[in-house]
Amino acid sequence: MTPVRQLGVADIAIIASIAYLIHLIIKRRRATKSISTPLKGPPSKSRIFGVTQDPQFFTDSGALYEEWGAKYGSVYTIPMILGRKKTVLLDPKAISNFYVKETSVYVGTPFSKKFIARIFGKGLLWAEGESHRRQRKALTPAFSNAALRRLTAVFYDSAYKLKTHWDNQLENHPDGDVIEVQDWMNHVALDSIGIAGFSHDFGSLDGKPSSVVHAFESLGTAPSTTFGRILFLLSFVFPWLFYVPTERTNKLLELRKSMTQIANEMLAKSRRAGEDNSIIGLLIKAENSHEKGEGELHMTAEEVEAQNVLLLAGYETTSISLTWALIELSKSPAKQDLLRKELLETKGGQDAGWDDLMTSDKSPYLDAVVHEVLRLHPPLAETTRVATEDDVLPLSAPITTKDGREVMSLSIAKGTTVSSPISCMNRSELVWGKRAKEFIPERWMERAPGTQEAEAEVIPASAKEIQGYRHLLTFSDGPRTCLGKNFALSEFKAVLSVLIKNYRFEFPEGPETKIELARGVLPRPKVEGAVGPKIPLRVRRVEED
Ligand code: HEM
Repeated sequence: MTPVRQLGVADIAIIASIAYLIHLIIKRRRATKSISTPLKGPPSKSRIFGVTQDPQFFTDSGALYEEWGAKYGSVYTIPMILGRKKTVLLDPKAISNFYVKETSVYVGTPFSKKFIARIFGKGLLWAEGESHRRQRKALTPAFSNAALRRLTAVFYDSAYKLKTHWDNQLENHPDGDVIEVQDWMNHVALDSIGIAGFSHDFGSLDGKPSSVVHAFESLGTAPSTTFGRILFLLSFVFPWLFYVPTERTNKLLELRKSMTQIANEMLAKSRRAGEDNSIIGLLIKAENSHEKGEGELHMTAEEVEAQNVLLLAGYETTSISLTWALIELSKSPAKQDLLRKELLETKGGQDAGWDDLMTSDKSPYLDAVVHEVLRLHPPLAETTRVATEDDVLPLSAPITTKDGREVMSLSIAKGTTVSSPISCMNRSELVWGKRAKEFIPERWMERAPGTQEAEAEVIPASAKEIQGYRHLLTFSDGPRTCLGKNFALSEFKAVLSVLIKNYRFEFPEGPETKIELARGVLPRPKVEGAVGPKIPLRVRRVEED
């Protein structure tokens, strides 16, 4: 017999986990069997991993969810790791009711809670219920229109800093030069959130090395071992396995260390300087509100420090979206030209102010391109939650249960994992029509670009059933809907318009260049086969034409 001594701590942890799991499964099955609506769904591919072993599950789950939807209906169940199940909602009414009940009935999974608490701390993204409501209320003024209007200049400053660097590089290259654009979008997004949110200039556009960027980037290139992958999957069931050191968790901890260090420095500076209106200023105000008798908004020092998660929220998502915009526009040169024409003709090519950026009237094609990118490439692919109590979700259309009954509502037992598959709903042909997978900004416009004629591609009635900002789930919905949506939209539009007015973008190997997803904190695009999340584009100055 192999002596126990030869097993590593991690092996013992896994064995113990499996035994504990069997106990839990039996307990859960007994508790929940009778309450949940029995649902159809794909068979398990593996007793241990369920459907999660399919590599597509972690790269393009949206397409898989859509395929299963076509086979099993608008609500189904999928087998996950170690016999766990997940209920997937493709029904618009069920989805909007699910989001409305976020932070009360539906809360973060034990895995995501552990992950967020360990990497970022117990801030807004971690909180539920009353604590979430209180933290969100304290932060909301930082995202008001009045506050954001002042920030437009920050976004333009970042975009023009980038322009100075690119102009220098391109000075002796009339035919343009190849530039790795994803890195630059990271720099723009990081410096912008640093200044706008925390009154801190990371200086990454000026080449200042940042431990935060380094930590984020190294996550995107970390080769994960089989052991690491298995542990990662198991930690969905046994969140405490997240504490077993692997290459990836070590890198995540490095990220936490750098973020905490920077956030603490910023906080200390801000506490010394007194009140300011940036996010960090409001946090400090909330921290001190007890003393002023405004206890309702009070945040503990731990909560204040945990809001460094805003760095992640404001940095990763926006830089990924800007990168996707450059990819889509390089794949469709005619659409890139249309956008440039509109931007150069609007107000004589002047940069738009906040009010013009926030409407679709002034630059309808810019607005359309931005929303089409957000539709096709939502940085967060799904919302997964656990029901804290038995619940009933109404459905837009009846479904046939596993036992052949037709039902108009869905019973969810306490403890059930439920998912709203954002990328699937945003790209589903059933929802968005036959050309759902194509990049067609025109679908967002009433008139065909540059004409008075009605646009042929329109948003179908099936998409209009989706509640949420512009029928997209990209910013989620309900009490947890993205607090930084308008921050993100104005930054996205301001930066993209400066780039497109000044440069032409194309893939060195042509518009058919294949793009795949690299694993980072969030999935990032990369040229197929490239090491790390790299998007090298040929960039040419517009004035060279
Ligand atoms: C294209 C850019 C962005 C997208 C697609 C996006 C998307 C999302 C999504 C889907 C959520 C819900 C997450 C969840 O429930 O687990 C969220 C939450 C959040 N986002 Fe964004 N986001 C973007 C940019 C930003 C920016 C720039 C900021 C801040 C400067 C920000 C701040 C937040 C915050 C604070 C939350 C937490 C809200 C809560 O829990 O109540 N986001 N975002």
